[in-house]
Amino acid sequence: MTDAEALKRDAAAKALTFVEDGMRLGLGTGSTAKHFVDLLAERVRGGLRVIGVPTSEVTRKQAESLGVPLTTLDETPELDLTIDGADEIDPDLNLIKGGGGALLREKIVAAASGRMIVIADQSKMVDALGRFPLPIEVNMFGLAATRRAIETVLAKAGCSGPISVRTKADGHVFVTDGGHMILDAACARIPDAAGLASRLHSVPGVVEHGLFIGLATFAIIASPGGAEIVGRVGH
Ligand SMILES: O=C(CO)[C@H](O)[C@H](O)COP(=O)(O)O
Repeated sequence: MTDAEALKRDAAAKALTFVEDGMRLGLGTGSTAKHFVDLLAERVRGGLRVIGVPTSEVTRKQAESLGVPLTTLDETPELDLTIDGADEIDPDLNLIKGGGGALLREKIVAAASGRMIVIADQSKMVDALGRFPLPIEVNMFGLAATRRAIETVLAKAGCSGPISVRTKADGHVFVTDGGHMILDAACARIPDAAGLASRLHSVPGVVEHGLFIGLATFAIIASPGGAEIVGRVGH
């Protein structure tokens, strides 16, 4: 395992200490969340009773193959705890998510959870969000018009870098689990993440965006010195 993967696994292992018997869990998506599901499955094999809602088809397949019992938000609309990764984490624990394209389900699941623990290595901590291109999930209908409206909103919010349609390694357009496309907006720095989050929601055609404002309860950040709990600055 590379050093980076070992750090992700350290964060995932610490998050597992917050999981209690009987919990209803949101299971995140991405390479860090994958470690968590692996470790959770070991505990399940050892007798831990939990039930999980996966945030993507990838996570669903992983959890299913490892024998982690799964449910849906339709059957279980309230969850105790979601554990998920992030692409960027600011000092107020606002996040950019969606690098893996699962932001819509990730946000629905996090919002249905009493608590959300973000797990990451130290490279994800930033002073201000925006260096990681902001994923914006859009309906395929009217793409050009939606894109222009998003450009206007971004420019008014002081973030007017280029926007690109996400593609896969084979060059084909990336399609989300919900059947939508993703626009990645290179913002460089987002001066007011909460303001931009609500303005983006006002654009018809925007299904969801990767700004997670006020959803994280705390973060577990792994560095070579160990995995530490990070709360909101001032809390
Ligand atoms: O938001 C996500 C997927 O949509 C991931 O949590 C995010 O991209 C972090 O992934 P990784 O743990 O692989 O760095």
